[in-house]
Amino acid sequence: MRRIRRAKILATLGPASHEENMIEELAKAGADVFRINMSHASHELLHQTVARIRRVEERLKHPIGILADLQGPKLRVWKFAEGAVNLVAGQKFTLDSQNDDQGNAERVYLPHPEIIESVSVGDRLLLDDGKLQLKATKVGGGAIETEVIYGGKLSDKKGVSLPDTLLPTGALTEKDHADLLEALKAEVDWIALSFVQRPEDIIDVRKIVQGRAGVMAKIEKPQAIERLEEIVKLSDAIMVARGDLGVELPLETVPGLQKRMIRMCRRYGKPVVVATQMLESMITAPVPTRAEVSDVSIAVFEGADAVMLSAESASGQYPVEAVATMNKVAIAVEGDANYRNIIRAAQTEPEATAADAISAATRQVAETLDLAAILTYTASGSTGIRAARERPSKPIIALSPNLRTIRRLSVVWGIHCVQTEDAVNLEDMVDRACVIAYQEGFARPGDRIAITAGVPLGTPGATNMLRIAFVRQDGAGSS
Ligand SMILES: Nc1ncnc2c1ncn2[C@@H]1O[C@H](COP(=O)(O)OP(=O)(O)O)[C@@H](O)[C@H]1O
Ligand SMILES: C=C(OP(=O)(O)O)C(=O)O
Ligand SMILES: [K+]
Ligand SMILES: [Mg+2]
Repeated sequence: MRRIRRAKILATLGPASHEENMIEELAKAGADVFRINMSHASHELLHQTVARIRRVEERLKHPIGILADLQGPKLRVWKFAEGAVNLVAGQKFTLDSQNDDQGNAERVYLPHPEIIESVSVGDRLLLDDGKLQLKATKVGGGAIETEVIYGGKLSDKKGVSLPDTLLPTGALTEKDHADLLEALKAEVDWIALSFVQRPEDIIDVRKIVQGRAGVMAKIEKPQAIERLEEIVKLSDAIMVARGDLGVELPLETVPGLQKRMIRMCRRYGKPVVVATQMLESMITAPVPTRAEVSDVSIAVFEGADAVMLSAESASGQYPVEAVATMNKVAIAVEGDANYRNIIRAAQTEPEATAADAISAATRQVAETLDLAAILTYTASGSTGIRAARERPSKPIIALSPNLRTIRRLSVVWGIHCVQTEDAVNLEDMVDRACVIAYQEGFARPGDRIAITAGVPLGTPGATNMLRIAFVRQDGAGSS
């Protein structure tokens, strides 16, 4: 399966999509990575979903990334007897940490007794990414009584943000720790860490993960923005988590922050995902609004590695249509006459390492000589990411013997991954690259390709070679 799109698509799985046939439909429609939201998925569902995705991957013969998104210290209401209630402006509503009965239109269980005493009368409570707003009118006895300022539908386990309240929270909750170990056991490719506040949060998680998955920092707190550069450097990838970010900070600052994060990530060669409400209206409609199409387009024009669907694919009525829409929009932007200029203008100087310099040179050689593709041998994935950082107009094929590397790279802009054994010598390396470019439909006989590698092969991050090769009649190569 070959995609022409360069920006990647992440789709969250949930009740609307976690059956195997739907996972397959979503992958065929364009989903490159699936997100399992640990705020909602049990350990049993996690393992079941991972197994389903792996079977789909096997059938489609195309690597698929899996991201387990840890809940983090996010407050959520518990469940309602009817699954949801409708709150009306002016009514009273109580959040109660002592009574775990299912909720109704007067009250709901809030399973966070430790935070109740931090709330003061007058503090705002924002529910479901700020769609509903309550004001605390009385605090005590393990409960917060509120008045509804902006009402609406409130369903099971929706998030509660307290922008006026200073909360005593750590980075990894007990639940996160257990979920993290389980996700590593399930061999997911990426772990997303919610509500990162400090660089230490990433360091702590890395100690547990020990390279078994990539660590993606979700930027959704003002404290993380303050130390953004350190966090970017320590993480394997970043998510612009606009849902909570837009609750924690004034909404109108989010677009500027998105731009800043994308630029910084590109500079440091870290994949960056733009998330939340990208096609929100498609939860209930088969077509998006013009504003949503524009939002997805902006992220693609900005050079984001990936765009993400949340409720649209997890619990909406049109998951496949939502993925297909993102696919179409990204392809249209990438074909736009202005796209290359815009992407090129945001290019930053490569760092002063041989690997970065060779990646930059490879893009230039490939474009100047109109080569068919850039092939990079990559062990850890870092050479693949470097090639992508250059945002070349020519296809990038990453070759790795390591299935984990291949799956992890599915989140990275423009990378088509193929598993292959390490070449035994230079000639074999050239041949192998040409055969793969030919077989995967990227090059025809007579075409030329660029090959980069770290010689001797198998040394991570040591790219030191650029080669140009001819694809022969039989698909093999000659240099
Ligand atoms: N594994 C799951 N089980 C049940 N519901 C889920 C699951 N994953 C997602 N959902 C539903 O899809 C909605 C949107 O997904 P997502 O954006 O991941 O969650 P949230 O906005 O709650 O963080 C959730 O609010 C929830 O209703
Ligand atoms: C992606 C986000 O996190 P979650 O959906 O887990 O709240 C977000 O807040 O934008
Ligand atoms: K989450
Ligand atoms: Mg969030």
